[in-house]
Amino acid sequence: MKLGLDASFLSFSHFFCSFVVLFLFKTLTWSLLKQFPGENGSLVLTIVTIWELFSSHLCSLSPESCQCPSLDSLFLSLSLPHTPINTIEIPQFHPALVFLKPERTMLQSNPPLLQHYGELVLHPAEFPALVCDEQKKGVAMEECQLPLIDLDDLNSDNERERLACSRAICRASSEWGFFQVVNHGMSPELLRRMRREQMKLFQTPFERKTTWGLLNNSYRWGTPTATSPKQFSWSEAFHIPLSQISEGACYGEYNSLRQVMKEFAAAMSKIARLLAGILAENLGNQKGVFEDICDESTCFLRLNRYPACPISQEIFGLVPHTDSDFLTILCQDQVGGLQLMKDSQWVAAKPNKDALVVNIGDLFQAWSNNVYKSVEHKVMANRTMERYSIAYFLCPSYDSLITSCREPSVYRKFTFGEYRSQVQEDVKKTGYKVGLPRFIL
Ligand SMILES: C=C1C[C@]23C[C@@]1(O)CC[C@H]2[C@@]12CC[C@H](O)[C@@](C)(C(=O)O1)[C@H]2[C@@H]3C(=O)O
Ligand SMILES: O=C(O)CCC(=O)C(=O)O
Ligand SMILES: [Fe+2]
Repeated sequence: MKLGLDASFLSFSHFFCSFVVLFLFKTLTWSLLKQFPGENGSLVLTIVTIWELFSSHLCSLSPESCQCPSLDSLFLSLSLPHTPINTIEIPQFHPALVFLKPERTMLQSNPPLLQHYGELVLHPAEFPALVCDEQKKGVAMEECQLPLIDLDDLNSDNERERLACSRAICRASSEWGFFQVVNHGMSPELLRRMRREQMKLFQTPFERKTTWGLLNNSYRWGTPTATSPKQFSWSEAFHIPLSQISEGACYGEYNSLRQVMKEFAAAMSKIARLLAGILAENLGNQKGVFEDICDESTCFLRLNRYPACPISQEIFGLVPHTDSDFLTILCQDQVGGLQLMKDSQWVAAKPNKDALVVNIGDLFQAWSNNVYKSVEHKVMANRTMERYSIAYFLCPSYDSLITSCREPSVYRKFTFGEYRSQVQEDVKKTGYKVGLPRFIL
């Protein structure tokens, strides 16, 4: 019995002493570091490392009572500056940092995604069930080949082949909302030039990307409206209105980029209009029905970059969403990560180096009265590789009225401008896009 008493007494006194010492150490550390708010990385590093040794030693002594202090809160209370890259070794053994990559971690990068994400992790408005069950269980995500359509068949001398190709496009747009096209007419050289310019553009210093109003002030990074990790996109993008693409003023040293983007957008536009015409004709409309309401000035080119995410591959590169347009043509690299909802399951779209991905947008789903589907999709971050993609959005003018081509209509009439405003209002208020359900009759 005596032994039992000593043991519990010892562990209590261990805990009590360690708590007092830890408290005093943290207070001293915190007040000392407040004098050097993150500017003197080595001082931060020294103290943090001592802190780690100390707290992990205490944790080893009395793990059940271990209140390992969160290093994150220490960093964030220091509000480490959003200044040029400041790389420090994150001790591998800190329990609170188990989700950070063991080797070097970029606390400050271009863009400073980790800093922003760290704040969300510490102060989420809601604790997310970040990943669906399959990913939780570490089950490899099922990878699927999207329906593959050879656009050369549309030029066949054989009418049956042409018809079969059109039907395949319409069937995929109804059943998948996604498909991929080969022999699309986009030259590999143009694709290479576009990728080169895209990579050069994103290498622009973060400060310049956020303050110079580049490409009609179209730069976006992370998710400013996010209030929890599951609303956060580990990516950056230029969402460029094509109406500005020809004006040299907003390009300066990016002149070569302007030229390539003009050629690239023209090629994407041609493919988008060809497909939209086939889809419209299939519903008994004129092929050119979209020509009037979707001209060059109303469409967008979205350049996406997904930096490698050292934290986890369970983080969204781009959060689940549907596209707010008629049709999207996507040019992606071979890294992978794009997933789409199919039969209430997420499936990974296997990249195909010769193909462009096509997906139906919200406006085509409304216009077709739900015949074609605007399907939810997302991008999962990659732990080691950065990823690039370019999306061309076939959009109408903001005053275009979106009406159903069939009666009774599922949705009320709305203009594209009204739709965009509603999406932005919902994202601002709730952190999520609602989209078409807002317009159901
Ligand atoms: C087609 C688009 C819809 C979207 C902007 C984008 O060009 C590509 C990403 C989409 C997304 C996903 C997360 C958010 O819901 C959203 C508001 C955003 O910022 O990017 C939507 C955009 C949207 O629907 O406006
Ligand atoms: O990068 C991708 O694969 C998808 C991008 C996307 O969904 C978008 O830009 O709307
Ligand atoms: Fe999208």
